[in-house]
Amino acid sequence: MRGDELKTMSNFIPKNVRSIKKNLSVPELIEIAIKNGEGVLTSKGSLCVRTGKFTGRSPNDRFIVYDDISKDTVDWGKINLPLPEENYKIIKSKALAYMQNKDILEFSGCVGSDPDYQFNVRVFCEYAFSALFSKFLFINSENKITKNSFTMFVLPGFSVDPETDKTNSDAAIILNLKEKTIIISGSMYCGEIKKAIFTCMNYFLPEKEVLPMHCSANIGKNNDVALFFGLSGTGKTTLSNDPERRLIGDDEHGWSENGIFNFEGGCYAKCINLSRENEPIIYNSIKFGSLLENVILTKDRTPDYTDSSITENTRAAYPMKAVSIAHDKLYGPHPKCIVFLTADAFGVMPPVAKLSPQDARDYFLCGYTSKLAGTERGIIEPQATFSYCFGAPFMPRKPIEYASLLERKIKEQNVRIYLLNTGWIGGSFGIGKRIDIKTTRRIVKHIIEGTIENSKFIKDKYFGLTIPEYLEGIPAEILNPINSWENKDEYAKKALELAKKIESQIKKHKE
Ligand SMILES: Nc1ncnc2c1ncn2[C@@H]1O[C@H](COP(=O)(O)OP(=O)(O)O)[C@@H](O)[C@H]1O
Ligand SMILES: C=C(OP(=O)(O)O)C(=O)O
Repeated sequence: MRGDELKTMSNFIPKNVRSIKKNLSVPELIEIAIKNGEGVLTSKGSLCVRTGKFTGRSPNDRFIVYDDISKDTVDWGKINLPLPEENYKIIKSKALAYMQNKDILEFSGCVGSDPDYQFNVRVFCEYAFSALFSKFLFINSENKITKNSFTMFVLPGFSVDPETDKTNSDAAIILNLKEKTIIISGSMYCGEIKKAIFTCMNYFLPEKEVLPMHCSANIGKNNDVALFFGLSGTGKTTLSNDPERRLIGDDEHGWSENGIFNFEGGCYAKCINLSRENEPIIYNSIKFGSLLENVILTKDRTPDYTDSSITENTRAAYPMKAVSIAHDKLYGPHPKCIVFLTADAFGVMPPVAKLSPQDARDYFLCGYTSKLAGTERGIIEPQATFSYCFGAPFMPRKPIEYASLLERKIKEQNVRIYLLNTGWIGGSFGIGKRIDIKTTRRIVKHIIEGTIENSKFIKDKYFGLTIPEYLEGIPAEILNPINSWENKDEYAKKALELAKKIESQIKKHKE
């Protein structure tokens, strides 16, 4: 490393703190968390914490400090609020001052399992549970500090001042792309930690021709990789945890010329209504030493996953090694099939459709789906949204950049692509019902095994989608959604309205 780079990095080492304890073990971190009153131990030996008023991501409090290049490349929509460098500098000095005389827990590891596209991560935490989360979600291999290092300060107790700091509240999640530094102030929600680093990866990787993806990935016996793209709550974790396949990762991946690779080293699963019967793999992954967030415990400290009294967005964080079906590597070859998960709150989309590479690019650009309750603050019921790349809040570049990379890779690797509706059927939210997981899983099996290709396909009249006429084990009336609506005129009206919106979204991003 060059001397001047080292100098820049050393500016980021917090000074005058009382102590920095680095890379403590899981029991050590849990012991500190309990001693400091951050959480309690469950009957199974997991640490259970409450995160106060921040039980989900806070999109209005996310800021990006741009560098010279990002000024042109970043999509400055509402979701990427620009923060001038002057304000950032003041906030950073206040954050460093806040850490004075505190005992800080450091996690040092990396993100990205492909050594060619790996970044080091150093996380300085005020709370032991944030360090535990970082230990589970990032990769535990310590490398030298290089230019490719992100430094993050997780300081939930530090408040910014909306008036002088030009933030929207006393919480702020600030990503400085130039310094590769992240400051999390005000929020205890662990999801901010992983999604902040994800956003940085999504900024830096496309210039290396690597497509960053908000998707889960699993691999079959024949080394066939399947990817599931989707916004939070649409089924990435649920559907990739398939007992017949091995899990590579459940949320964030890259696609390079070498194949696909997980960014993370663990999972952050939703656990509302989690049961051993319905989701045994996720259920059994939560064991001694895992981290539970906002889960209610019974008197004997057993998790009650049915209780949403704090939030719908209850979570469990655990390392990949806790997952019985984990693949032995965090990477795999180029995918054979890709599934775009959409949770259609209007109930007009077919449960499954086949997409050409061009259709895939277009649907990726429009990202029609729903925000489901909990993950974002303020969302209490499904809300239809257009989230390009099925993860707009985390994709700082212009959407067309990601979409063109995807289209190119799909064509090069001859990948099969499908749109899968894990949302409502037979009517919109409130009238129809969410398609049941068993049916969705059966459709996924047809996709992965390729049996869907034996079906006769028809073009639907409203979206121009290519849908199968028959799939073994799936009730025929749900495959073409109009058949499951009682009021056909109402269906036609709603479907046409949505088709128009989709078209205009695609056009907007192509311009
Ligand atoms: N048909 C369905 N397909 C997938 N998930 C479903 C379906 N119906 C209900 N769900 C529920 O929706 C949630 C999906 O969450 P999850 O898999 O964690 O999403 P993600 O990983 O994309 O954030 C789970 O709680 C799951 O039980
Ligand atoms: C943690 C999040 O999402 P996911 O459910 O996709 O993990 C998030 O969006 O904050």
